Amino acid sequence: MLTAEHLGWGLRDRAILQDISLTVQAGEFVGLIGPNGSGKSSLLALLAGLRRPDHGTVRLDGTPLPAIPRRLLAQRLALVEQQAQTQERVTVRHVAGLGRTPHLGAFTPWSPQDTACVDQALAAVDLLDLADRDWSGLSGGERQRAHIARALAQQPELLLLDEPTNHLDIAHQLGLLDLVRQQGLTVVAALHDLNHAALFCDRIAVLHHGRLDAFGPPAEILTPDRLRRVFAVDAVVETDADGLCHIRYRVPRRPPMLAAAQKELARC
Ligand SMILES: Nc1ncnc2c1ncn2[C@@H]1O[C@H](COP(=O)(O)OP(=O)(O)OP(=O)(O)O)[C@@H](O)[C@H]1O
Repeated sequence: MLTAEHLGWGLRDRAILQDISLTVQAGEFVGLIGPNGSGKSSLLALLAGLRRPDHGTVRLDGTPLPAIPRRLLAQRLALVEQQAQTQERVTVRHVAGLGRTPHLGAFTPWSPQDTACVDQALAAVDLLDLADRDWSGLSGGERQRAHIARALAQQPELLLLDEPTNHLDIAHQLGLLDLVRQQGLTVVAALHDLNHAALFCDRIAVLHHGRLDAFGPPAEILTPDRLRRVFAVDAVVETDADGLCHIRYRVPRRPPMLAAAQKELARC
């Protein structure tokens, strides 16, 4: 179980996250949604222990993150960042193999079990055929899948994903979210596609201007009112026979300021 208690974080005199409290139950898939700049990546960094909050505490099964030794934390928690980078001159298999690092040590060297684990992770993200290819030759989507494979090879209990599908084609987007859900892990994923959040998440947390606007099941969270207030879009939300929400967006009306600016631009 992952708990955030009254988290606050900022830069210089600017508050970026304020008073965020939420609990993610073991095995739950939580979607983190919010407009650009609302604080999703910053919150994931605090939840992963990459950044220390200025206020509040993050706990994993009741223990504050700073009290958990780094190696143990790395065995339990994997983060896939939005623009995860990797050295260029390595193979895809090598990248996925990095996920085994927290499990290796002087008395636990690399074993056939580690190789099997990496192969399984590569197969899960449909990259086994490219396993021996150079990282530098991969497409954006293939690189993203390789980073997910690294996180799966890590065999964490808790998986934190920052926009895991943004470079993927639609089949791989749906496949990846389904795969992650099938693992039975505790997952917190920042997602921009609200229909994907509705389809795959048990609960959705909405960030707005660095604050937690709402946290609950998709059907409660994804209301036309909230979509208008938080995301500034008009949409129709339908719930199907399985209780799943489907959002249909309306073509936006131009805000008056933008319309005036565009007129000015055309005149120049
Ligand atoms: N290291 C940093 N230096 C300066 N500003 C930062 C830094 N990290 C985050 N911010 C600012 O904090 C705010 C929240 O950023 P964050 O990346 O967490 O938002 P986000 O919701 O993930 O955005 P997006 O949807 O665009 O990825 C933004 O205004 C961003 O510019």
